[in-house]
Amino acid sequence: MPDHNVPTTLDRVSGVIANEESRIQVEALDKNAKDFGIHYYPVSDVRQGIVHIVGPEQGWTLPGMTVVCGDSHTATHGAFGALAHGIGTSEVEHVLATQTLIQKKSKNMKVEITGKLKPGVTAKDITMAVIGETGTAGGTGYVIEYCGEAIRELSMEGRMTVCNMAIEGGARAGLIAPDEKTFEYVKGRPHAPKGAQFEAALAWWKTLFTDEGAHFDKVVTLKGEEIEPVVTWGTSPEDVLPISAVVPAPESFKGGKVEAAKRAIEYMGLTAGQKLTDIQIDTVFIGSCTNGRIEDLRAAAAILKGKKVKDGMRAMVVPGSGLVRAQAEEEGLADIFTEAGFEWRLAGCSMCLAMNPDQLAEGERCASTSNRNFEGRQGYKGRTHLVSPAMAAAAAITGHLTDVREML
Ligand SMILES: CC(C)[C@H](C(=O)O)[C@@H](O)C(=O)O
Ligand code: SF4
Repeated sequence: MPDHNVPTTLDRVSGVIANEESRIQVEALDKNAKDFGIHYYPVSDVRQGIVHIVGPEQGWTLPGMTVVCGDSHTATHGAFGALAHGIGTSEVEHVLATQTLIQKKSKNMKVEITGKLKPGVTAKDITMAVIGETGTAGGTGYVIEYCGEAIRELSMEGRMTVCNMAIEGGARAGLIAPDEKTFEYVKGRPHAPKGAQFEAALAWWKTLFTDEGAHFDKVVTLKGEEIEPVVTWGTSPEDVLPISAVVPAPESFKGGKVEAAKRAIEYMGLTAGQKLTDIQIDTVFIGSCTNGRIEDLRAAAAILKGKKVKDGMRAMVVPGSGLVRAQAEEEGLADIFTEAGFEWRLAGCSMCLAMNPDQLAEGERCASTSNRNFEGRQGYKGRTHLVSPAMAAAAAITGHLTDVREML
């Protein structure tokens, strides 16, 4: 899947990729896939998109499977009850050659989200709130099982968002036991089993749940009702706070985090004590393997309907796949976005990472639905605030970080 370094502008199919490194990489991928008869979706294919969105969409990802891919956000596929994790380039080579890998057994972490979410609170807020609780190293050595009523109630799209960011919490993988929603999602997809094979697979999939009383090495519990829409203030995904909070004082942290927070606040151009809702932004990015699915676009469009993005704002929506894009056009979401003043792009990783033409310029500040807010992640000296799609839409309208609950 060419996704990281492809342009997302409408002229890309006819155009040549300007960046030489990217061009060579995509051409090599095209050629290798052809030479070795590997299933492949070139940029000219309507099904092309971000691998973690297209895999499930095409029915490659199934419950109980072991899924590996040369990308850390492979954790996304755990939403189907698959053991899915990112691997390095040499490991990809090994898998292609042998279909095997040597692995160490992970420890188990249970992350339970009890109760129901409040309006305006989404899967993205759950997964960021969990990282806020555990820290980016909290999951090291673990595979997380997300469970509890709030997780059960999520759609498959929402579950993928939650598992997607397991890696940001340090865990190698995150997963959710498959249920009727999972089976319904998988059924009829191009690469899913059909007929009697589906029935046989289904009977096995139904056995994939954690036994009553099973042992977990670590348990984290959050109350769904207590989770607020969250936003990151710093340069690590663990730097999350409810939108109603203020930029923290570095001294409020312990150990090495004091210095890290100082540096993050400086890099982000913020002041301790400043209200998060007073942070002005100039760019809004809706997309990525975290939040580039149809439900994410619906959530953002629901806020944007009949509204305009703030003057001078650069706002773009990059659907996670060509099929998400097509569906959004069919549902009228694309019109809502363009009428509001958003650019409507072709599928790819886009501004999630600065590996293609969609980048922040120095000092620009973005409300982004992606998953990483590291220094320079969206462009050299660019500033990233991670948010949910609904929160991104709200910020696009007002020009500052905004509590979406005021717009419901
Ligand atoms: C470029 C790629 C290897 C990387 C990853 O593994 O995650 C990217 O997708 C990211 O999100 O940083
Ligand atoms: S969308 Fe972002 S996080 Fe996902 S695979 Fe692409 S670059 Fe990585």
